This record gives sequence, structure tokens and C-alpha cells, in this order.
Amino acid sequence: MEGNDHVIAELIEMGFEFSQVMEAIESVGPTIDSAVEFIINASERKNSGAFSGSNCSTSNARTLGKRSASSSRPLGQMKQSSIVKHLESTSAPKRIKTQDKGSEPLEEQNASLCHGNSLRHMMNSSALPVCNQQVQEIGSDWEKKVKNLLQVHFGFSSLKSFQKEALEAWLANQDCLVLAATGSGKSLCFQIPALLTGKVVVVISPLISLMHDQCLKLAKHGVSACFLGSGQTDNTVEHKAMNGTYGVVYVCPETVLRLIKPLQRLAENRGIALFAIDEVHCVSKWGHDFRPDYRRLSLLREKFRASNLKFLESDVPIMALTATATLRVRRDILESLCMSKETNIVLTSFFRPNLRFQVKNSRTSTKSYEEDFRELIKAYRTKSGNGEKEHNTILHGSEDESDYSSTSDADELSHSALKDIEDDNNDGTDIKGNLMDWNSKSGLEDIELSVEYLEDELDAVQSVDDFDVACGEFCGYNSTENSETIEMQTNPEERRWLLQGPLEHGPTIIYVPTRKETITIAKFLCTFGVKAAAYNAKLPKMHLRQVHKEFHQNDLQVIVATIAFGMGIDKSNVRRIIHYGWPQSLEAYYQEAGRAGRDGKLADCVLFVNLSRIPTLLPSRRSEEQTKQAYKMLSDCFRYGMGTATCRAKILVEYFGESFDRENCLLCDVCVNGPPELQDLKEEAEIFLRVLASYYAQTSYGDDNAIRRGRQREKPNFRMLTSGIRQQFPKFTASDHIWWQGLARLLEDKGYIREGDGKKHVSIKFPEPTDFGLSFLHSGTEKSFLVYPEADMLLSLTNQKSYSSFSDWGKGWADPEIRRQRLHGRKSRRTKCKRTSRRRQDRKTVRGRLTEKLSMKKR
Ligand SMILES: Nc1ncnc2c1ncn2[C@@H]1O[C@H](COP(=O)(O)OP(=O)(O)OP(=O)(O)O)[C@@H](O)[C@H]1O
Ligand SMILES: [Mg+2]
Repeated sequence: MEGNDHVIAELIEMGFEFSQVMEAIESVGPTIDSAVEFIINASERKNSGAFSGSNCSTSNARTLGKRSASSSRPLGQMKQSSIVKHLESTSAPKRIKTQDKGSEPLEEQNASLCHGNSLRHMMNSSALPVCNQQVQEIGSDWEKKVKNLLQVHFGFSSLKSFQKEALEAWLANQDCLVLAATGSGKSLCFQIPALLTGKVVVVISPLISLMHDQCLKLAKHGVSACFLGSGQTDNTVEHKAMNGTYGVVYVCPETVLRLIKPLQRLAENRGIALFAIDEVHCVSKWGHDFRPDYRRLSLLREKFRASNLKFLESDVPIMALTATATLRVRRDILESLCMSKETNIVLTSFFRPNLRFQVKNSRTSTKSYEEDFRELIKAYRTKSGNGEKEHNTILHGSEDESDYSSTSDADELSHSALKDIEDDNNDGTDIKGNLMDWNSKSGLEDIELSVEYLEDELDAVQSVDDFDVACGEFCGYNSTENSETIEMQTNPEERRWLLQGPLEHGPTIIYVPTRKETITIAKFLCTFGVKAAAYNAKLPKMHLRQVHKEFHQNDLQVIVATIAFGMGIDKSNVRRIIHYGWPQSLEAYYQEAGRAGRDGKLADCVLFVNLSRIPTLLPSRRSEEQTKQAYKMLSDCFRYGMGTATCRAKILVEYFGESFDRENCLLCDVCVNGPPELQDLKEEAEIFLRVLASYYAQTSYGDDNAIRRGRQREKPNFRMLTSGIRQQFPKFTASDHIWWQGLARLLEDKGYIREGDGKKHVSIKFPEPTDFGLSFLHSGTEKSFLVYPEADMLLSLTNQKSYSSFSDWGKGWADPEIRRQRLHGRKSRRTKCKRTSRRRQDRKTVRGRLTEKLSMKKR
């Protein structure tokens, strides 16, 4: 046996009992891998609970008992203080040890920690490597240890290379910024350190739903974890977390800042291996989903410096992670969090090879979504075979959850949500269309809107509080579940072959801009027998938790959600992400699209928007500079939708600063259908520039002398310009404003024109010729102006009557009688508009109330 000593020593160091180790070596020989496997299997065989040596399950069992005994919470309380009860009903881990070894006061647990005599006792159910109070060196064979842990806990054969890089940075005690695609496995980078050291990893995360999701997953993989939101009424979980009971502690930014002192004690006792800041783009005002509290996380660097805490040998490292950070956001993250100058940047490709990106034109008529969702409805009805039966899960009732929350509260909220539907129906109009129309018509895109407006209509990921629980604990139990993912082939031929088939079965997430639409569309889908649910921040939190549960259990086919759903959520088989309405940025778009196809199989990401309408910035409180940036981001998103000639995946990854090293993705609509025919638009481009230049020749805008002489005129806006073109060139009398808008974008891209009012807009508003544009105009060059017409230009051509009928229609203006009739028609349309706007101020509708609020604010 002597030769086996090092194996025995290592296994004991890993936390296994001597007797188990000996039994394993006798049975399977002196190799670490086989012995570990044998011990794990043996403990599984022996009990239907957690790994041997687990005390966490016991303590949890105690808590479970205590909580069930005290389940007589006052019904009026909406918020459940802990998710323990929920755990009983949802995950019901069969293997949790339930025998109660008697209660042990927290002080005693503390004492045992301080004496360093039973760290394993404190450490939870899993076969975590045991370290002493003074955590031992992990050793040079850490990769081997990680490999074992990966296999034992997660069923993975190896680390991905970026995960290895991130771990190397952490092992070297360095800060690290991990930038890797959605679904690439960033979570593992911060989960492994907990398993490897036995110290605690503190993960800062923005939403309870996300923390909950990750804790549940960890528990399934045999790792104990807990989450701490904000405002919990029962501090038991928090207290235990600060005493080192859980290997991984998820906490929202607000709470971690409150817990600095207890965390310092935790660092001194059990030790903190790492602060991980997940979804770290929330730090930056220049990104999406900005959360002010994330910026205050720089305090972690200050409070956990070795120079401030004498028991620390080195600063507690920070690992920041995101899938959606542009270069500007990355810089902002490093600065705002005061990450060290030596921060390692671990950067992998943002490319998701199995996502099939498409852009579609929404044909929603005023009252029905049928045209747009016909295909989707057909897909689910065929698959489920549930025919005409109406399904109703838009809003969950409260019957089975009545002990967590007040029935009356829930009813009240449900009622208000349903009232929204009524309001919608009374309004009888397409909300999305109207909201955008309404914003742009009333000139709201340029003014700072009231926060009340924001609260009434739109969701922003501003608060952690998205569930009706404030905290929860999850003890590790082993599950044989192995989340199998397939690596996508990179060879073009193999990819083509693999991706030819139809989409596999799986759920869909539809993202919409407003809360109302979540309900109207979910309701609409339900009437066709699709199992759909609405998700927005104003719905009862109990409902939101239920939606998550059903989503993970594959009980829902479609979730219709605002941005409140999905950040970081890891469900392997989501097959379609539909953005029904413009996202506000490509960051948000790519982050949400990233929920799809996490199993590596083909998935669809469709941007489904009215391509002939310019998107508007949704209201939010922004500084002038932020407004400019928000317009820039929306404009980039708009251009992505308008593009017809460049691979969608290429645009997306290049947006994040990556050079796309392959020709194209072979999957997106542009790659599959090919670009439209190249057109020579030299004549149109010249006419556009000529008319524009003539405005500028008449007046020198901004010229001091002209201003003094009172001859300064307004700069020509886009509409003035197109009507100028129509008037001066009979050939284009009936040409479409939208078409010229597309051309202006192409001219702007080539540097021939620029925005003249110094502000940023989604689409150019005050075109101004550049010197480059003027020299093109005056060069008299024979060179053609070859371009791929963009989506709005193509749409404008297909929507319109034939060219000859345009001409007739255009010529009609010359006839005084026809002109009179047409002008009369316009006048009556304007009167009708006024009537509609009066109706919009009706206090019975949400829109009316908002309009009133806004007009009061403006006054
Ligand atoms: N080394 C690995 N081998 C195989 N699969 C892995 C590995 N690491 C992680 N995964 C899988 O990748 C999936 C996605 O992981 P995770 O949720 O950590 O992604 P993410 O990068 O955080 O994505 P997001 O940016 O959307 O939050 C997980 O379900 C996990 O099973
Ligand atoms: Mg993640």
C-alpha cells in the first residue's frame, strides 16, 4: 500500500473520509479518477441524499423543518422571505439527506469555524476539496483537480480554453475581465474556485430570477449555494451565508454593499476566494441595462485590499464577466470598478455559430397579430396537436401558492393586469405602432420624459426584485442529469449539412417593447391553443416565478416578455427568439438572442419589425450625453435591420470589436438568400446632392454676417429636401419618402452627407453635404454609384404601385381639380387625426392618462 500513499493523501486532502478512500482503492485501484468516481457512486448507492460527509443538507433539512413549521405566515405578506418552501415544491431533490442531527446554534458553527476543526462540516454536501483555515496551496496539478471536479460535479470532460485562462488569472491572484459569448459557460469560471479552494465565492448578480436559476443548477450539480436579494425580512439565510455555510453566495449589488463588514469577517474565517461580478455591462452608462448600484461596487476593491485587512496575503481578486460589452463599455468597467492595472482580459469570440439570424417585416394590421404569428402558431399546434383548444396561462392564478402571498394582493395585481388588457382593447389600436408613432409625432424623441411615463409602460432592469422571494438556499445534491451540448462544426460543408434540417422542438421567447404587448400577444396566442405566458415587471411576482418554473420544466411553449426576462438565463433548448419591435441597442438584442440554442443545436433569432418605420428611443431619464449615446445605439440597431448585403452574424460580432475571421455564417437570411441585385443609383444620388447643395448655396448656414442681416434660414430638414426633389424632378413626383431615407443612409455611409444639426438621430434629419459629397457632385464623373438597396428601399418599391401609375398619380397634381380633391382629402384626414388625439387624452385609457401627464409636464 505504501506506493499508494500519495493517492490516499490527495484523496483525503480532497475531503474524502479515510475509510472511503481505502475502500475505493481496494476496489478500483490507486488512481484518483477511478477512486473519486467509486466514492461518489458509493455514496449515491448508499443514500438517496447528498454526498457523504454532508452537513449542509442536514442544516437545510433543519431549515426546511423550521420553515414548514412556520409556514403560517400572515397571508397579507406578498413577499416570501425565503425560497426554501418553494424548493420543496419545485426541485424536490430526492437525494437530500433529511435526518436532523439536532439543531446547532449558529454561534457554535462559528466557533467550529474559528477553531478550524471542522471546515468540511461547514462546507456543504458535496465532495468539495477540504482546506484548512489557512487555505492550502492548490498545487501545480490544479488542472487535474479541476478536471476531476468538472467530471464529478458537472459531467464535463474539460475546461474550455477561455475558462482555463480565467482560472489561471484567478490563481495568479489577478483581476480578470471575461468577455465571452452568451451561453459559452462563463459561470463555471467563478464556480470552480469555490470547489477548488473550499473558500466562498461571492457572485454579484442583477436579478433574483438569475440568481435563483444558477443556485438551482448548482444544487443539482452537488454544490451548495444561496442567494440574497434585497429587503428580506428573515435574515437566517444571510446569517448562514456570512458564516460560511454555502460555497457560492449570490448577492445583488445593493445587498453586497450593505454586507461589507460581515463579508470581511467571512474573509477572515472561511475565506473569500473571489468576487465575481456577473453581467458586468450593468456597470456602464454606455451599455444597456445600466444599474447605478453596480458602479458602487468599486468599494469591494477598496474594502478587500490586503493593505486594509491584515489577515489577507493579497487582495481578494475580482472577476467581471459579460457577453455584451463594446470597447467603450469595457474601458468603463475597468475604471469604474477600480480593477487593477494588471487586469487580465480574457476575450473569446462572440460568434454563436448555431444561431440563425433573420430580419422580417412585420405586417401587423391594426387589430390582429394573425398575419405575423401564423407560422409560429402552426408550429406549436402541429407539434402539440392541441387543435383549437384555448390555453390560458397569460396570468397565473394564486390557488396553489396561497401560503406565500396574499390572495387579495395577487388578485388585485391580476386585476390590474387584466385591466390593462381591457384598456388595450378599448383603445382598439396597435399599441406598438401607436406608441412609436405617438412619440415621434409629438416630438417626444428629443425631450427627456417623465419617469412616471417610464413606470407606466416600459421595463428597465433597474431592480433586483423580480421574484416574490428575497433570498433562498440550495443545498447540493447530486444529479445524474448531464446537460449535453454539442459543439458546432466549423467546417462550412459540415455546417451546411447539420443545419439544413428543420428546427427541433423547443420553446420560444418573444420580446416586445411594452408591458401591454406582453399581455395582448400572450392572450392572442392562447386563443389559438398555444401555451403562452406574459412576463413583465409589473405582473405579480408570484406569476413571474411560476413562469420561470414552467419555462424550465418545458410546460410553456411561448413566453412573451419585456427586457425584464432572460438576462443570463440558461435553458438549453430555446429554439426561437423573436424580437417583435425594435430593441434599443444591438447589445440588448444580442444578449436576448443569446438565450437561444444553448444546446448548440440550430435556433432562430428573428428581428420582426415594421421596416418602413424608424424606431424611436423609448423614454428614460438620461443626461444629454447619454441621450446621444442612446440614439447612436438605436441607430446601429436600425442599420442592422436595414442591412441586406452583409452577413448578420458578422455585423453583430464586429459591433463588439471582433474581426469576423470567416467569410460569413452561412445561416442568416442574407447568407442564405444572398444580397439583392446591385443597383446603380448615380442619377438619384446626384439629384439628392444637387437639391441639397442648392439649399446650402442660397444661404450660408451659421454664417455670422447672414445672421446679422436676418437672412439666416432654417437648415433644410429631410422632408423639405424630398419635397424639393419631387417638385423639381417630375420623374420622382410620386417617389416615396422612405426610399429617399434609405438612399440618404447609403450616402451618409459613403461620407457624402452628414447630420447637420450636430445631434444624433436614428435616421438623418438635417442632411448636410460634405466636401467629399460636393466633389462627387461636381466631378462629372462617369463612375457609377453601385449600391445594394436596403430593406426600407426594397419594401418601398414592392409596396408601391408600378412606376407608370406613380407617374400618373404624380401628374395628377398638375390638374387643379384633382389637386383640390386631394387637398380636401388631406384636410379631412387631419381633422380625424385631431379627433384621435383628443381620444388619446381620454382619462379612461392608459394612453390618455400618459398623454395628459406628459402635456402637464411640458407645460
Ligand atoms: N467546459 C464546459 N464543457 C461543456 N459545457 C459547458 C462547459 N462550461 C459550461 N458549459 C455549458 O454551457 C452552458 C452555458 O453556461 P453559462 O450559463 O455559464 O453561460 P454564460 O456564458 O454565462 O451565458 P450568458 O452570457 O448568457 O449568461 C451551461 O449550461 C453549461 O452546461
Ligand atoms: Mg451568465
